[in-house]
Amino acid sequence: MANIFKEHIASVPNFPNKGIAYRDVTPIVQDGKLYRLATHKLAEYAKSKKAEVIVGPEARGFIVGCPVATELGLGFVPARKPHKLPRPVVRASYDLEYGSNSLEMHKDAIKPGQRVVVCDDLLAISGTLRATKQLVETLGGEVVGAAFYVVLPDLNGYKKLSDLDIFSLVEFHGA
Ligand SMILES: O=P(O)(O)OC[C@H]1O[C@H](OP(=O)(O)OP(=O)(O)O)[C@H](O)[C@@H]1O
Ligand SMILES: Nc1ncnc2[nH]cnc12
Repeated sequence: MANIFKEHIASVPNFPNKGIAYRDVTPIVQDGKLYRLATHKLAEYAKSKKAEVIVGPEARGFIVGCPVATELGLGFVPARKPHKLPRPVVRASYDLEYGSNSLEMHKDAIKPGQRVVVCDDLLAISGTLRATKQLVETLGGEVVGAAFYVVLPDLNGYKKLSDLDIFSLVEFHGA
């Protein structure tokens, strides 16, 4: 069956590096009805997991996660690239398909025992999600699920997440 979300993802070969097939979700968010539908589906998932807070990694995780949080009336916690947050932070480093980076979260951003759903545009090798999960757990929260527009299953990001529950609108197979 045709997937309206998949039809609105632009695949760009060799971006940002040779050999990477970049899956660009901006055509989804440029379309008001589709952005709302995507948000609604991720919000339904987060509600089913009894999320108490939504966490999104900078930058595309903000685009995806903030409207999910507002739809559910939940708070949103940003996991930011280094040196952007002004108060005491926890930090975790990770590798990407095309480089490496770190994420930080304010130390008071998550309350002990809080149920967190992580929202982002795409899951590839899962370094970003694992670093985000590590930050949440360091602060005493529990990641009860993660929701994406796109998952790339062949990069095996899933396998590094043990039994974390993953939701996505679209899968792309191949490189
Ligand atoms: O599963 P992974 O292999 O970790 O890859 C997925 C991550 O890569 C992209 O972010 P990127 O770090 O490129 O930053 P951006 O959101 O600022 O574009 C994407 O938005 C995810 O956060
Ligand atoms: N193939 C890909 N397309 C878009 N964003 C990504 N982040 C990591 N891998 C990616």
